[in-house]
Amino acid sequence: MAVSDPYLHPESTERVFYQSRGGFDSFNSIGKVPLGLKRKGLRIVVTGGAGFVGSHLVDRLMARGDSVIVVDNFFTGRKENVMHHFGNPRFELIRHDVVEPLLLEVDQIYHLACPASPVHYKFNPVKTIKTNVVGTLNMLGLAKRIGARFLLTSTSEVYGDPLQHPQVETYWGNVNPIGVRSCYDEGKRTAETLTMDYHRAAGVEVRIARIFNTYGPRMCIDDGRVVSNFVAQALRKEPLTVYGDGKQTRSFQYVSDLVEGLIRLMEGEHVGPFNLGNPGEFTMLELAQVVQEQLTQMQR
Ligand SMILES: O=c1ccn([C@@H]2O[C@H](COP(=O)(O)OP(=O)(O)O[C@H]3OC[C@@H](O)[C@H](O)[C@H]3O)[C@@H](O)[C@H]2O)c(=O)[nH]1
Repeated sequence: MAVSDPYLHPESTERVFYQSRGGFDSFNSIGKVPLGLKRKGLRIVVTGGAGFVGSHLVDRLMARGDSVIVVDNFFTGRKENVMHHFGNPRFELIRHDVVEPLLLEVDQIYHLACPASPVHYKFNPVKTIKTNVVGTLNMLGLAKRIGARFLLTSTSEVYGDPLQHPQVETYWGNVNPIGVRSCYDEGKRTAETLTMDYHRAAGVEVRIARIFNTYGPRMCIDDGRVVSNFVAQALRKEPLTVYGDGKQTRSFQYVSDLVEGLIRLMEGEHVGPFNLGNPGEFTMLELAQVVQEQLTQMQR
């Protein structure tokens, strides 16, 4: 990915001297402030920002000096994930469900809001597809209205039950439109369609990330995805629940790598879709073995 990335390095300077914004803070006692010496923070909304991935993204954006508005309905997100930013004037938290419209003034929109674990998104499938379709429509409408750049977090599940390995972005997938996962797979596929249509028809600046299985701190213990399930079961000394024959494969990425990928994608020129994951694949049996071995080593 060709990435121009001034924002990942807050200390980097753009040499624009004595540029007046005409505002209250443009002057000091000896004249104009050299604004170009300091990177100007962006205003960013993160939908789903109190969730597992969202809250790590928020941490990175806050750390580089941006002003962040988190929008979350707390279905799977938790206040505890972002409460360390409470009291910071650059941070705001709004309890809001993206299926309802929202008006905000921001420069960038990271749209993460949607339950991502199969256990959670199958809990209320109609709500899941509504979140992906109506929620994405609302946030794209906002991006168009205010001229913000919009990043959609899509999923590796748009490839369905893939007939190609590994899946490249040009592969169109093999998706069942009426299966129990369709609320999520087809919801995200429609969200991608909407994103590209707003880009082509309305000129909205968009980015699409297809996220593969991700793990790390702040995953709920009851998340239901395989890494947290196996770790929780091993800690409780319970048998690991390997589904099927365990020969199905997945790749697993650490959450900080994903967050770095999301920020680079947002700041770069590549519209996407762009796969974000780990190229190394494991079978679930191999994963179960790795988890057991690690736990045994730690307990020695
Ligand atoms: O306890 C378990 C849980 C899961 N599994 C298996 O492990 C594999 C991975 O399942 P997970 O539930 O972790 O999730 P998936 O990889 O299917 O999808 C996940 O990764 C891609 C993301 O975009 C999706 O949002 C996310 O749900 C599946 O084959 C599943 O059957 C087990 O063997 N045991």
